[in-house]
Amino acid sequence: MLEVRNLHKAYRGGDDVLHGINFEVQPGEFVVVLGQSGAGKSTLLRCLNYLCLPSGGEIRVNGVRHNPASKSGRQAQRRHFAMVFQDHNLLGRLSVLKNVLVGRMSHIPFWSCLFQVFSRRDVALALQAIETVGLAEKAYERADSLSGGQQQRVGVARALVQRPAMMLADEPVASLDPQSARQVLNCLQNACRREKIAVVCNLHQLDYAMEYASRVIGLAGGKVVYDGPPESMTPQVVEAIYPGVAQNKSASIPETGAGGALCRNIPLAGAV
Ligand SMILES: Nc1ncnc2c1ncn2[C@@H]1O[C@H](COP(=O)(O)OP(=O)(O)OP(=O)(O)O)[C@@H](O)[C@H]1O
Repeated sequence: MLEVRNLHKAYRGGDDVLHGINFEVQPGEFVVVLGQSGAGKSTLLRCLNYLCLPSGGEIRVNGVRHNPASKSGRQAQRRHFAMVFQDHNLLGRLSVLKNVLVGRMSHIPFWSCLFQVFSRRDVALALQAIETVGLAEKAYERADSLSGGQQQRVGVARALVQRPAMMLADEPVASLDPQSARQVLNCLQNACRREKIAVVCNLHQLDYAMEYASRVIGLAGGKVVYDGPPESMTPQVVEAIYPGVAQNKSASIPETGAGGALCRNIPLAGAV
């Protein structure tokens, strides 16, 4: 469904921060992108929906390449994707329901958004999405009265009502406690399993990747150094994704990460 071929990205004439990335994503896959800070994870995600314009290569969705250089091409590309941000980007003084309805904006006329007039169908879709993320009883409360984890689940509901083929989540649980983080990741996993939405999710937590990903893409220095199932990650793979971690325990894998377990339990195999 999504094909990324020889993707390059350089910012404002600088050096490439993505060096010829290749991968495909199929419906219902939960792909976690791992990598150290600066590896290029956010840039990769933002290139997929043309929030960042690729410097080279091509991205096809269902076999179609939309032209990133044209406004209509970028709009067409973005219709396939919904984004979940680290900081949720909710309108705090509006209700949960209205925040989720914002996700319908690309499907309804401008005046409808301006005057906050939504069809019964859109409201029903939004309420359904709110229920899906377990927040039915909060639908009419102000978004800023919710906890961080609940707000992030509203962000997932807002993405769901867009009826996307793919969801892009950029460190969606970075600021959440483990219980809230799992609730958010469960919502994303349910979207994959029940609705066959493909999720591409940047994470810093190796243990969450092991728990939730159907596939891991490891980035280092803007290159793919691993692409495969989480259970096939070896100590060498972890070392390739997080250079220096094997020698230096204070490197950027979180303390709760699965690196230790990997080093103990998993047989050796090569990284790509
Ligand atoms: N708007 C920008 N202009 C110039 N350089 C940028 C810009 N955004 C990112 N970069 C550079 O691109 C490289 C990759 O950054 P990116 O944010 O994609 O990495 P990341 O893996 O997502 O990091 P983190 O985990 O810290 O968010 C870094 O060297 C960064 O400084």
